[in-house]
This record gives sequence, structure tokens and C-alpha cells, in this order.
Amino acid sequence: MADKTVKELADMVGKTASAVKQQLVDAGLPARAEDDLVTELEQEKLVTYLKQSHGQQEKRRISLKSKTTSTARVTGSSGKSKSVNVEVRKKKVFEKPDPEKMAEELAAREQAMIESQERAAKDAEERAATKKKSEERQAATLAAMRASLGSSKKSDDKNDDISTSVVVKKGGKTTVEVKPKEQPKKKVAATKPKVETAAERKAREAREKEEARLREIETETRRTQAEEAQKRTLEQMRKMAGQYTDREPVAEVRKDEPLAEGLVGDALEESFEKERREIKRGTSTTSARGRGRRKNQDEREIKNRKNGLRSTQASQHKFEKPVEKIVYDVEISEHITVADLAQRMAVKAREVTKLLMKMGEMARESDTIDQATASLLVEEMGHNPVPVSDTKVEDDLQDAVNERSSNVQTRPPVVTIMGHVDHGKTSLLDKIRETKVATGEAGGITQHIGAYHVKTERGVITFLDTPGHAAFSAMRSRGAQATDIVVLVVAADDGMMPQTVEAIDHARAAGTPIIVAINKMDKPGADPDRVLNELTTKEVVSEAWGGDTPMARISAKTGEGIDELLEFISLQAELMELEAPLDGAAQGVVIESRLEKGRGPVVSVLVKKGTLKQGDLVLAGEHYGKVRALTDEHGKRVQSAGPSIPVEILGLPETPAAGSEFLVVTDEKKAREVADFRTNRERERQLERQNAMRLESMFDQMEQGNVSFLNIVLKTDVRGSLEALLAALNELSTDEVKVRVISSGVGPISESDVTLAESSEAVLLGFNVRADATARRKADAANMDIRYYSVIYGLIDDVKAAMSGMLAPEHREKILGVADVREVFRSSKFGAAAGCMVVEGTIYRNKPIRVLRDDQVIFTGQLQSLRRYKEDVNEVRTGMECGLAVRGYDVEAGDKIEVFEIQEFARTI
Ligand SMILES: Nc1nc2c(ncn2[C@@H]2O[C@H](COP(=O)(O)OP(=O)(O)OP(=O)(O)O)[C@@H](O)[C@H]2O)c(=O)[nH]1
Repeated sequence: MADKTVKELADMVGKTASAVKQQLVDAGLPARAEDDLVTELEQEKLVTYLKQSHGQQEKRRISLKSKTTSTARVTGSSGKSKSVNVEVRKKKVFEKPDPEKMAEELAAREQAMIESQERAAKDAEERAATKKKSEERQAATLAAMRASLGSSKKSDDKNDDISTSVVVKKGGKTTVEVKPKEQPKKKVAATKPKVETAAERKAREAREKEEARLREIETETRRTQAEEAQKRTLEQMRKMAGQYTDREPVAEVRKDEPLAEGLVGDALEESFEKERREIKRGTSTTSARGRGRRKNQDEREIKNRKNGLRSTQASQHKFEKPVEKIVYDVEISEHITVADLAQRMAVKAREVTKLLMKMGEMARESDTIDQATASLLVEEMGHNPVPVSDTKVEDDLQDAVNERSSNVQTRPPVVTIMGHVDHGKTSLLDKIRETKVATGEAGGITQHIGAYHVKTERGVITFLDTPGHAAFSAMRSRGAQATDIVVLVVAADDGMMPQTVEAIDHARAAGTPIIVAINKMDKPGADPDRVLNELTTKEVVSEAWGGDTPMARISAKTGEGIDELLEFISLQAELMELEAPLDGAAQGVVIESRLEKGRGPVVSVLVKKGTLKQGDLVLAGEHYGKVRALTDEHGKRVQSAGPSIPVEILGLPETPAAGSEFLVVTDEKKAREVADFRTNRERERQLERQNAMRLESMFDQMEQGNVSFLNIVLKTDVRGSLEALLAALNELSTDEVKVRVISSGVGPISESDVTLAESSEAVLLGFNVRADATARRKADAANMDIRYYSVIYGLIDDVKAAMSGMLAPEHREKILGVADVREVFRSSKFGAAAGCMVVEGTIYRNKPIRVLRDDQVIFTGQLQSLRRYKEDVNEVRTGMECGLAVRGYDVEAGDKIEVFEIQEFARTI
């Protein structure tokens, strides 16, 4: 409320000026004209009067009440707790001052104002008088000085008119009296201004001019400096404020310029100097000591920014050195882990997962993302995605191996023997080994390593000892073309059979030349011409008949024609001009692998190029490791193996699949990379297969409604038989019944196999392996049947029969008892005798037995003796000790003797 004229007030309240004038009078205020001012106090008085006159009594007091209720739990004397409501009431009273009192106060304030105005006027008067007096005094002094300074003229009575005024206070009243000036005691010579000569005047004027000019320059300099200082200060302030905004600071601190004057300028100069020193040392933001401080500062900055404080922290300033963003070319393989990707972009994995989340992908650091997603993400982060093939690292390794190869030489041919069941494949392999491998070299025991090589007059020939098209195709399915020549065995008395045809197809598909071995020529029913005839229907025509297929008539039993067959093989090899580099890093193919107690994973490999040596770093399939030892097929340690030579290696951490290619690498990091990649790829493929299976089954179920599955869990002794069985089982599926191998592997049947079979309602099949004790117990408890086989076709036939529903009663073995061999004694009289403990069932003297080593069948035969305390007995029961000897086989401590009998069972698969 400011002072207003009567007219203004009238306009404000919407009344006439005369009405307002009347109201003012009524309110006891002095009468006013229209343009007279009404003070604030008067306006208040008027409002109070008007309110009273309208009967509006002002509220003297205002009471504010508030109530809150809450519940509290209290424990009563009885110990029981109960809830009570607590009500808190609060009252606040505001009292308004009395208007009369207010009026009094107003009047007092008015009075005080008047008094203070009077006092101010009086003071002003006094000040003016004092000023006048001091001026008079100054004038007098000046006059006196002039008089005394070089003036010949004596002071005259001019000074007499100078009087002194003094302020005399009498009885509280202040009066000003003017007294005639007292005559100074000492006569002061009054100076009369000297009359200037023209030269003097000129000089004075010049001096004055010069002085004025200097003054002007000085003023100008000061002004410019002040302006510059102000400008710089403003600039610094703006820059500092810039720190709290997103804008980049543009100003630079220049050392050569002086800064603003004064305290602020000094402070700024000092702090900038400190900043420059810190930047120079590189410690302004990164020093470890400063990190904590920096954090706090950052927090403060954020806080300040929130509070809208921008430039008030003159002492908190910093200069961020602008860092140019580095754009990386990020190589992305078909699948890449989040952590890997982050590392390639030099960012934290957390940032990548965050961005992925924004893109709608939930992934952890260890998760793998596909190439497309990774490329998008890399672009999003401002880098260049460079998609690369997954096999790039593999290819690089391969290239590196190839580069190191040299000294190309003729290499021995690698031969696979194929043919129909029982046509004599194994017999032929055995016969060749028997006749061509010197007994001394063999050392008495021939190891089964999946391959062996023989020396003939025409050179070395390597045979893959994994007969059958299943093994052949299993290897081929992995891209391993290990075989150079296929020897097709056809029994002369049986002729071309279904698997003969299959073998021809397989060999043709692989582009491998065939040599036919017409076997069993010693047999009376042998009819080689019939065989030749039948083969022509498959376009396999003998050279004798104008074709190009060499055919040897042989007998695996007598050895007849075997040399001729070997001759044919050598000739074929010569024709094929098989060559391989002898020097350099080795590469080849895994023939078989198995786990052996005490030796770990044992892997049979066939070297195709280069020379494999002990100590080499080998990458085979998904595994890599240093070759600890090399042994040949005779169990002899060797230092190296050249092209086409099979050898057994120790040192890999796990068993790679048969057919996997192996390489010798120098870079362990790359080996690991490739191994990891292959593991992932294998896992993904398996997942895909499983998913497809699920989908497939769903479709089948939906479409057919009556489809059924035969689930199988399969364990075998070696990889070769596993691959062969899997391939054979795969082909058994029909429209009505699908064979589904839920799980398969090499080694004894374990507890987890039983659990899996139980949960998936699968048949548990063991090929030349047994269930271990815990697995057996679990299977017994679940009333599950584990089926053991030693012959591939036996297993396949059973599965086939089960599928076709022709489950006729079968004869199969039932295990009657198991004894653990604890110790082996040798005596000249009895030979080797084994001290045993019967751990299951009963051991019978006259029933067939099997010897198990590491739960794998190593011998089938009969007992030679069974004794208890030197007495021959017919049976020994569980928990009893016994001594026994196996006919034709030397058992070892740790072996198990399993007694079985052939029983008739109703088929239940
Ligand atoms: N008389 C005679 N019998 C032979 C000859 N070759 C093999 N046999 C017999 O034929 C049977 C089958 O021989 P294998 O060598 O096991 O035949 P396979 O082709 O290896 O059989 P699978 O391994 O079951 O595929 C055996 O009983 C052999 O003794 C031969 O040249 N003459």
C-alpha cells in the first residue's frame, strides 16, 4: 500500500472523490482536496474505521487445531499385548493486535517520524553552518599563506573583517554567535599574489597542460585496466559456470596476461596457476590421492546443479582435457560372448548388458549373442562392426600349419575294409596282421588302436581297423577323408549282399577307389564268377572283364591270395600318387578315443601330413593338450609318427570324437580359442538337434496321433563302436516307431545314465561295458533292465525286433554272480590263481564267465578252478572268499569275474 491521492483511492474503491473525502473526515483524519495525498498510515486508519462502521468486528484471535491418531501396542499386566489408539491434539493460537493499540502505535510512529525529520533539518542546518565556517577558515588560511609566501606587501587590516563564528550552547538552546576575530598574537604577513610575467605564464600553462595530459593518460590507463580486469573476471566466472552446464568451455587461460586487480584477481590468478601446474603433472583429475576428493567434488557439483547453483563456486573450477573418442573396428564372429564384445570395444561389460537390455535382449556377461545383434550393438556404441567367419581362427591355424609344411614325399596308402556281415572283414585284417607283422615287433600283444600298418615288398600299407561302413561313414560325416582305398570283402559262397551294396555306395560317394577281395575261396561252395556277375550290376567290373576294378581271390583262413591283394593295393596307391609333406607340423584324423584308468584319455590318431612328435601341442576336435607319450600299434613308445602312420597319444584332457581332425599348433592361445569355439558350436548343434527333436515329436504326435518312440541310452567301450551303433540305430526309425538316442557315450554305465533312462523311459543298453556298482543298485531299485551286448548286430536286431513288435522270447545272458579279484598268486603247479571276494550273487564253477577290467569286458571264457581253503568247490556265495583260475587268461588284481548263464526271457523292450 503506497501513498495515494484521494482521487486514486476513490477510483480504486469505485466511489466518488467527495464520498472518500467525507469518509476521511469521519475517520477523524484531516480534510483533503482531491489531489491531496493520503499516507499509508492514514489509509490503514480509514480501512479500520470503515470496517468498524460496517459492523465487521475483526477476529482478535485465530485458533488452529490439529489432531493425529495412531495405534500403539502395549503389554498389559497379564502379559498380553493389545493395541491402543493414541490421539494427539495440538492447538495454536494467533492473536491479532488491538486496532486502538495499533492506532496509538501508528501515532507514536508518526510523531517519531516528525521528530526525526525535524532533527534531520536541524542537523542539515548545523552542517551547512559548519561547512561555511570551515570554508571561511580555509579562505583565511589561504590568504595568510599567500601573504606570507613571497609577497612584499605586509598583511593589512583586510583580515579584520574575518570573523569567527562559534556555536554556543546555553541552557540547551543552541545559538550561533558571530564574534569578531581575535587578533593573532603573532602578526602574520599577508601575501599579495605575484604579478606573472608572460614567460612565467607560458611555462605555467605548459606545465599545467602536461599535468593534465598525464592525468588524463593515467585515468585512461586505469579505466582500461579496470575494464579488462572486469572482462576477464566475467569471462572466468562464465567459464566456471560452464562446468555446471553441458557446454564446452571455450575460453583459454593465458599466462601472459595480467589478471584482474585486487583480491579476487589475485585469488583467480593463484588458482589458475595451480590448475595449470596440475594439468602439467597430469594429476588434476586422475591422481589416486585426488580420486576421493574428485568424487566428493563431483557429488557436490551434481548437488549444486540440482540446486540451480552454477557459478557461485568460484574456487571450484576445473578444465577437462577434451578426449577424442576412439572408433574401433570390432571383429564379430558368428557368436560372441558379451564380455568379449565389451573387451573389443574397450568398454565395461556392464555397459554392453545395459544397452542390450535397452534393445530388449537380456544377457549376462558370459552369454553368447549372435552376429546380427552384436553388429547392431557395436554400431549403437559408435564403432565399426566387422563380421568375420567363425572358422577364421580355425582357418588361420590351418594356414599356419600348411605354411610350415615342407619336404613332400610319397606316403603309404590308408585302407578301409568294408563288406557284408560275416564275409570275413575281421578275419582278413587279422590274417594280414598275422602274416605281415613280425612277432618280435608285435611284442606278443597287439594293441587295439583302430589301425595298424604293415610292411610289404612294395612298401607300407596302413589299415583302418574299424571295419564296416558305419565307422567309415561316421568319419566321413565329420569331414575326415582318412581312407585312400576301400577293400570290399565279398564272401565267394554268399555273393553280393545288402551291406555289400551299401559299402559300394559309400565308397563311390567318397570318391574312393575300390579293390574287391573275393573271400572264403577255400570254401567248397565258393563261386567267384557269381560274385563278379553280381558286382557288375553295381557297375563294379573287374579288370579281367574290361573294367577298372582290381579283384583278388583270397582266403582269410588260409592266407591264399593275400599277397596279391596287397600288391593290388600298392599298385593302386602308386597310381594315385599319394604324397604328403614329411616335415612340419602334423595334422590328421582321430580314429578312436577312450578313457583308460591310470592313463586317462587315450586317443588313436592317423597322421596325414607332417610329423607328430612327443611334446607337440595338439588340438583335436574340441580339446587340446601336449602330447605326453606316443605309442604304436604294438604298444611300443615312439618319438614321432609321419604321414599315414597310426599312433596312440596321451596328453589330451578328454576324448575327442572319432573322425575329428587334429592339428599341431604353436599358439596355445589360438588353440584355446578354437577349442572353445568348437565346444560352443557342438553345444549349439546339440541344442538345435534337441529342439528339432521336440518339434518333430510334436508334429508327429499331432499328425499321426499313434506314433511311438523307442528311447535309448547307449554306452559303449570305444568311440568307434559308438559311432557305428548310432549310425545304425538312426537308420532304424520307421513311420510308426522312431528310435531316439537320448544319451550316448563311452565308458561304464553310471548312476546318471540310469537316472536319465528312468526319467525319460529309455532302454539302457551297454555295448561291451557294464554298469558300475552304484548304477546297478539304482537300476535294481527302479526295477530297470540294463541290456548288455558284445555284438553290434545283436543289439541292432533286438532294437529292430522291439520296434516291429515281434518280441519273441529270446535267449540272453543273466548275471549270476560277481567276484572281485583282490590278489593274484602264481605257483608252478597251478599257474596264476586269483584270490577273490564274491560281492554279488553266486560264483559257479561250471558256468561261463567274463573278465571285466574298469567295467569293460576284456575276456569271455570259463573258470579253470574254483576253490575255498584249498578245496575245490562248485559254488561260492556272496561275502565269501575264494580262489579261482580262468582258463586261458591271466587276471589281474582289481579285475572282476562275472558269472552268467543263458536264459530264456520274454522280450519286453
Ligand atoms: N572258411 C573260411 N572261413 C572264413 C574266412 N574268412 C572268414 N571266415 C569265417 O567267417 C566268419 C565271419 O568272419 P569275420 O571275420 O568275423 O567276419 P566279419 O565280416 O568281420 O563279421 P562282422 O564283424 O560280424 O561284420 C568267421 O567264423 C570266420 O572264421 C575264409 O576265408 N574261409
